[in-house]
Amino acid sequence: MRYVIFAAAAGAVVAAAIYAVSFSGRAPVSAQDFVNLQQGSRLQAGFRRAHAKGFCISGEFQSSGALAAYSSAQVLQSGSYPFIGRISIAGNNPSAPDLKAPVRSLALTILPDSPQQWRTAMNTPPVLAVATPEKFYQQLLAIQNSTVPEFFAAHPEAQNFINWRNSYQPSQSFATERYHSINAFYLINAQGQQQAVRWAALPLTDDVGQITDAEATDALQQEFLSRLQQGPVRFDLQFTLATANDNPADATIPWPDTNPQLIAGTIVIEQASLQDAGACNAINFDPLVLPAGFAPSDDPILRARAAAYAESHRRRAREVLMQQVTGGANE
Ligand code: HEM
Repeated sequence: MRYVIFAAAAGAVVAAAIYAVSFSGRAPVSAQDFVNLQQGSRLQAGFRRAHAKGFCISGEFQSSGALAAYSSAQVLQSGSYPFIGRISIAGNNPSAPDLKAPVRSLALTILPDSPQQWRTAMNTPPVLAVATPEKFYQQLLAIQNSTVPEFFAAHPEAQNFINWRNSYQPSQSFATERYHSINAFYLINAQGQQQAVRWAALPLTDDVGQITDAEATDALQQEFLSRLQQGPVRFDLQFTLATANDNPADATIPWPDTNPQLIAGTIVIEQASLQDAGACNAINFDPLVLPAGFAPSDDPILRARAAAYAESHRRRAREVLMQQVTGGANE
């Protein structure tokens, strides 16, 4: 497995050290706690501890400039910007069957070679079941212990997530899903004004796709790769603006459809490659790697994510390095 340790990872490790001790709430949970739980008892050396199965994509983000008045970020000024991305499914198993995954994901780093780069990792649900890292940890425990109904019964704030889950119909293609930032962020313009936002990638194709072998572990990956041979796959990147009624720190509550919505541009996916040979594998899609013109909201889940991703990245980078140095002899 080829691997490059990105300089940005060092910053993320610092973030892990800072945020692991600063979670708010009753029982603090560290990045190590999260990653220990997520990796489970069967270690998959060299792989992400969550969203272990995926593949790399690349292409360009064609920015409309519609958000330029809200943010000084280069990616939101009109123009075309390259990206490296990753499409994945949730879970810690790098060979899990695509069609059984409860969550599908799209991660991007736009302008990857620039200090103006923007990283985002988006999932299919539009909201979370719970609003704090501690409760998220308890939810992961409930999933592992098969006690999710009891967990949801004790957490009425999960109702919006449950409603989404009950109405969600998984599609036949990664190209026809909607992927959400879930957590909110701020855009900041040249005058220093802030606007809370969420965003979502919305599919631009009517072609629902066809799974040729539903038993295949890689059914969705195969569908996407053959679709890409016919031409690029496109998504609109839609930003929803918060109003005074919305709480950017609480990812359990959907924002009304009546909020202003602007299309920031189009994500044009042009190429894909297997992850162990692809440029995305070494990237930690930390949601707090933000360019000037973006800032995190006060949502505590965001800090927990940054810390946990850094810990997962640290572990997998070390494992890959050890495999290279020792040929796996010390693993
Ligand atoms: C406290 C809550 C969360 C924790 C602890 C967590 C943990 C993790 C970890 C450890 C990884 C692997 C990182 C790596 O090794 O590169 C990961 C990947 C990922 N997470 Fe989360 N996550 C959380 C919430 C979320 C949310 C809310 C979203 C969606 C908005 C999300 C989307 C993703 C995606 C898309 C990836 C894969 C990125 C890639 O392709 O590399 N996660 N998560």
